[in-house]
Amino acid sequence: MFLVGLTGGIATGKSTVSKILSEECGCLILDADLIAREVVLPGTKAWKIIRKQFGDEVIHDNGELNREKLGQIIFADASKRRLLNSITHPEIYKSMMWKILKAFVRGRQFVILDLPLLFETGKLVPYASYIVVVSCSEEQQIERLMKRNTLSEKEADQRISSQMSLAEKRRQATYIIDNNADIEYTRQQVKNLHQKLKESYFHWKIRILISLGFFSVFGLFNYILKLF
Ligand SMILES: CC(C)(COP(=O)(O)OP(=O)(O)OC[C@H]1O[C@@H](n2cnc3c(N)ncnc32)[C@H](O)[C@@H]1O)[C@@H](O)C(=O)NCCC(=O)NCCS
Ligand SMILES: Nc1ncnc2c1ncn2[C@@H]1O[C@H](COP(=O)(O)OP(=O)(O)OP(=O)(O)O)[C@@H](O)[C@H]1O
Repeated sequence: MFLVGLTGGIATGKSTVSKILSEECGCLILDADLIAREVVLPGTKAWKIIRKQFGDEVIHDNGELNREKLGQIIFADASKRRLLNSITHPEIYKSMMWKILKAFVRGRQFVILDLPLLFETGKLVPYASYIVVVSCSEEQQIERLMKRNTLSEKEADQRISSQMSLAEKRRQATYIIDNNADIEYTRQQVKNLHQKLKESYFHWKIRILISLGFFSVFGLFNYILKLF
């Protein structure tokens, strides 16, 4: 399958970009943040372990996870973050692999994986044919994060520092989207990206067909040799 990794830093604009790719370009997006919510629904395996390890203070009265509280805990303490990652990540990746398989069975060969921690976990990097990094300046990132999550500057800083630097992510990207300006400027870049993805997908398909052709001819040749 032609897998595209869509990543970036916290609040740099991945969801904004994936919304345009999905609604305006018709791409199939698998959103890791959404999956991360599904795997911790009340009663699930991850929910039970989180409750046991972090206590009832991270569970609301209705049984749902208190995401705000859990966020405060894990972004202030790297060992707690590793603990949460060790509980949730295997479930997230399992679910993502099933969704990729389901998309393949339904005939989709071109899927975009919206994965904030693509580089940090590293698991799917070898399978991504194309990696898109959504980027903005650190000032914009802090400002947008503080506003969206009503955080202090220190809290926003902690969350940004919990991830690989944006500069390093940009270095490993196939394509960078500059999300510093208005949404219209970002939209133009996303449309350009979509065009490039279609071209790369086409070239990828040709390479696959040539490889398949080569191995078929090679197999046939071997078979004929064995006959003599
Ligand atoms: C800590 C939680 C409860 C906070 O929930 P909240 O609704 O406030 O944030 P949300 O889930 O929408 O995440 C927002 C962003 O935070 C960043 N982020 C989330 N988890 C992590 C993490 N473990 N390490 C670094 N950054 C993270 C990502 O950039 C993500 O896009 C939640 O993020 C969580 O369960 N995280 C662990 C699972 C995970 O790693 N998710 C990221 C997708 S793989
Ligand atoms: N070009 C832009 N101009 C102004 N605001 C923007 C722009 N792009 C995104 N935002 C705003 O910045 C915030 C973060 O954007 P978004 O949610 O798309 O980022 P994200 O990378 O998906 O975040 P996270 O990884 O933390 O979930 C949102 O409130 C969004 O509305």
